[in-house]
Amino acid sequence: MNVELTNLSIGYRHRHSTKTVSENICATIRKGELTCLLGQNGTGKSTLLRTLSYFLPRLDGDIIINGHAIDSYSEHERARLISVVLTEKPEVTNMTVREMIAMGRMPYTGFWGRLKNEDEEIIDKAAEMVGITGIITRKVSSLSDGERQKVMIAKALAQQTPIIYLDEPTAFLDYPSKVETMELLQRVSHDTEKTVFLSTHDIELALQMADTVWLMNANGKNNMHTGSPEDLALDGSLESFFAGRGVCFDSDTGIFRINRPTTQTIHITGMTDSTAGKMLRKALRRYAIETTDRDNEQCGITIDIGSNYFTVIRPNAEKKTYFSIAETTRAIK
Ligand SMILES: Nc1ncnc2c1ncn2[C@@H]1O[C@H](COP(=O)(O)OP(=O)(O)OP(=O)(O)O)[C@@H](O)[C@H]1O
Repeated sequence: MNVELTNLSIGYRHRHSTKTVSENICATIRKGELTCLLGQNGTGKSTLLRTLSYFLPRLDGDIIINGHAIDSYSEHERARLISVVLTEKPEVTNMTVREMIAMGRMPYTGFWGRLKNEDEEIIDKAAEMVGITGIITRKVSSLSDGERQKVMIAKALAQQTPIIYLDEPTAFLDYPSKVETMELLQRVSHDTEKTVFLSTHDIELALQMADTVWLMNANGKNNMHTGSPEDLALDGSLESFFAGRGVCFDSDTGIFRINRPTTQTIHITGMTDSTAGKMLRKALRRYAIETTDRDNEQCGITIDIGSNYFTVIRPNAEKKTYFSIAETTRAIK
């Protein structure tokens, strides 16, 4: 199911004042896609997810689900449409993992409803998909942050809704688990046509896994840029995303890197495009040293890159050959 946001304004209404976090958001979260929402701390990602989940009233505009305004669905209907995984620790922690996942079946069984065999199977399948079968009898209160996060994802899967919203689902996870979780959510969206929308600070992972990326900038008004990661790279949106914050997007490598003013440029020759050449360039950037393969007299130093060596050539000095990047950079920096 597509979710369309039309002139959506989000924020907080207090008794005497209103804090607008973002205005005029116009975008569509598409079914069958993994959409990742990126933005600096405090830009309003959680506020948007809470608004989409109907936990927080919107300030203005509309949220249209499958062609119908979100308000036109009853609470019961919404529970069968949308599942939400938030970052807060669940309050009911005396439960076992299985009982927590079973809560995902509540829209079908009711709070005190008995689980049918079919529900039990769905719960087992959800636990298996997330890889937590081994901890299913443990108390949720005894779990690590990462384990608990996986349980909450399993609960959302057990809810079997066409739309899943997740607020920073990869936050507490180790790197392989982050990748696994993203792969799982991508698979869920692609294989079952679900609409999966999540916020994350794992930008590089999102750029590799997401079908569509939403970049939420800090200025509040018309501050959402959306598109495929590659389109956002091409139109300069990714580059300007961190502008002025010491990080820049390298469109050649497709990764973000720390942006420091270059202190020195070194001439490189030989196997400059080999993996060794790329790794050497990466290491030198750590010391704000850039490289060029054009012969430039101002460079002074040349490094000749071989298959397993690096030869440093300085004017009026003896050539020196090193056999590791660490030795080479130590000799240069
Ligand atoms: N209950 C509230 N009342 C007023 N302002 C709030 C409330 N909750 C959050 N805010 C403010 O709304 C803005 C957006 O907050 P939000 O938590 O949505 O950002 P975020 O992008 O999710 O940040 P982070 O990456 O740090 O999780 C922030 O300025 C925050 O201080």
